[in-house]
Amino acid sequence: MAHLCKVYSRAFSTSAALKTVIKNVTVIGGGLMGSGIAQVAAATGHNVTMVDETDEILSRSTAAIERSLGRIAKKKFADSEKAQSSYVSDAMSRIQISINPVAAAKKSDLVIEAIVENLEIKQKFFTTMDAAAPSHTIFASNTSSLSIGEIASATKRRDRFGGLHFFNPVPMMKLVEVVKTPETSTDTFQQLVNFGKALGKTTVECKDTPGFIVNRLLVPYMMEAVRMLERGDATAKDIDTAMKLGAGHPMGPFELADYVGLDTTRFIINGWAAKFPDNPLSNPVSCLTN
Ligand SMILES: CCCCCCCCCCCCCC(=O)CC(=O)SCCNC(=O)CCNC(=O)[C@H](O)C(C)(C)COP(=O)(O)OP(=O)(O)OC[C@H]1O[C@@H](n2cnc3c(N)ncnc32)[C@H](O)[C@@H]1OP(=O)(O)O
Ligand SMILES: NC(=O)C1=CN([C@@H]2O[C@H](COP(=O)(O)OP(=O)(O)OC[C@H]3O[C@@H](n4cnc5c(N)ncnc54)[C@H](O)[C@@H]3O)[C@@H](O)[C@H]2O)C=CC1
Repeated sequence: MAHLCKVYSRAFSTSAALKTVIKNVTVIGGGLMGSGIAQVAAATGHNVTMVDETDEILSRSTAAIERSLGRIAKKKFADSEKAQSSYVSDAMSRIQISINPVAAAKKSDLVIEAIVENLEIKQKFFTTMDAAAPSHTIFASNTSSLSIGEIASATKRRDRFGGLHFFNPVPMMKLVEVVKTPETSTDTFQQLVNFGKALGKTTVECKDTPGFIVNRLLVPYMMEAVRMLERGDATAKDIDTAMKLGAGHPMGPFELADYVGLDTTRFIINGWAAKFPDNPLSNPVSCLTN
């Protein structure tokens, strides 16, 4: 496993290392992850355009961002309602919404995709964006389980393409996995690392392998939980309780799967089962495949 991923927690000692040329960010997909990424990017001073398919979805996304910022502001500025209000309004002022990804791409230094976990849909999307975005624009996918290289293969900017894998909920989880393919340029990779740090995240570096670091370990664990349930070894509730109290996890596997979204969960499992049919770790589990 060691050869698959090199893990660095890069501690940049010089302020220069934290400077990033990424200022204007387009986040495609205002769902669970995209809204969180947009929020954290805006709260850390970036100009953000959040794109989704309808104004109704974007209205829900914006409301979710505002609620989340309010929860954070209450803790950050417990003694000052004025400071709380300024924190929220300042971040919100940096988020534009749009249903036009092409127009958004034209003014972006970075486009982060967080749409449905489907390779063909992501590839089709990036092919369109590749034709519209300026040549300097970096593309990144927040995919959980797909190959960054396969997504990037739909574009002509494979050197300016990487993975930025955030964790749910983005405002709370400190990690971002920065993924490079063999074709990701060193400058692109460094800019993605700098961007992750500019968002206040701890970055780890990983090669473009299935599940990167966390999901490569998390998915088999969670699938084993389903097999345990299907064998009748224990109830879902007790499995969750056991992993919280016995392993110190904040959520058990079933609670977490629900939190992630059973749609995304199913996309991941089915994708890996189809791609790696002989790997016992990705064998489908009956309750999620039929
Ligand atoms: C088993 C079924 C089949 C499985 C098969 C295979 C599965 C494949 C799936 C693979 C997963 C793919 C997903 C992925 O790519 C990678 C991931 O993201 S994995 C998920 C990683 N995340 C976690 O593990 C989350 C674990 N949970 C937690 O860390 C906490 O529970 C959480 C932070 C979510 C909530 O904190 P908690 O203390 O538990 O409770 P509260 O809700 O009261 O929150 C406390 C406090 O924290 C602040 N806060 C919480 N959420 C937010 C938010 N969204 N925004 C802002 N602030 C938030 C807040 O201050 C809360 O206090 P309040 O007083 O309530 O405001
Ligand atoms: N849910 C989770 O815990 C995590 C998910 N991810 C990954 O992030 C991506 C998004 O996942 P979620 O946010 O959970 O999904 P989601 O379903 O909550 O959000 C996806 C959003 O993308 C929008 N969308 C779909 N196609 C689009 C298009 N062509 N143009 C614009 N918007 C489009 C949808 O309307 C929806 O609002 C997936 O690749 C997933 O694997 C990564 C880490 C954690």
